[in-house]
Amino acid sequence: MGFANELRNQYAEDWNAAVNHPFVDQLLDGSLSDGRLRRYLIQDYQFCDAFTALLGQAVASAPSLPSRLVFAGVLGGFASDENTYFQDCFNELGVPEADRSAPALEPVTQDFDNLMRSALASRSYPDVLAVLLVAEWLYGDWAARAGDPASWPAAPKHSEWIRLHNNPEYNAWVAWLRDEFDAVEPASPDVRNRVSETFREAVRLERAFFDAALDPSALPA
Ligand SMILES: Cc1ncc(CN)c(N)n1
Repeated sequence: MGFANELRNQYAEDWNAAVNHPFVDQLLDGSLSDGRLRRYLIQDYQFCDAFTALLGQAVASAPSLPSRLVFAGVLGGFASDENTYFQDCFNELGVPEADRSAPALEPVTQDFDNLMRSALASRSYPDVLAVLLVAEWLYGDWAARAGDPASWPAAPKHSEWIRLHNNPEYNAWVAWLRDEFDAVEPASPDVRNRVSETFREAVRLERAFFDAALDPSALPA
């Protein structure tokens, strides 16, 4: 078994709780309220800011041109398709400019931002990959639950978020990330433990991010 699968199995409890989270259930069946979706997307847009910077670090830290080009291609898609989804939803949900560019960050968004910026500052390719891999693979896993596109929710604000994480190109990117992560498995036990800890924290935060989006104390459902 490769390093990626080993770590996913090790942190299966948080992984499976995130993939099967009630937030995902509601997104997949189209019952997610606009209030909850709005709250989630405002925070996730800030996640995407640090995530985009981390992809840039991956371009810089990758060991070869072929790998750099993969990250560069994903960066391009992120800047177009994914950003368009956010802007369309923000327009539909009436999100003001201040909440698009500089909202108050929830604690979990701040923690995720810190994790990504610390991986970025480390310039360590395995650490950068660990965060990218968790974020993309876990999203691919929940989106795979959507099954046949004919059964996806009707509203684009729901179905597009599924499509962005469930399509052949996205699946190939996740598989590539997994192989790349396996290929740079650290030989040194200390580095291996550090990368494993980065992976564990990313999985924990993915689960907490969905928890925060459903936190009943924040919004009427
Ligand atoms: C919190 C989170 N994790 C992962 C993804 C997928 N890029 C995302 N948009 N948001």
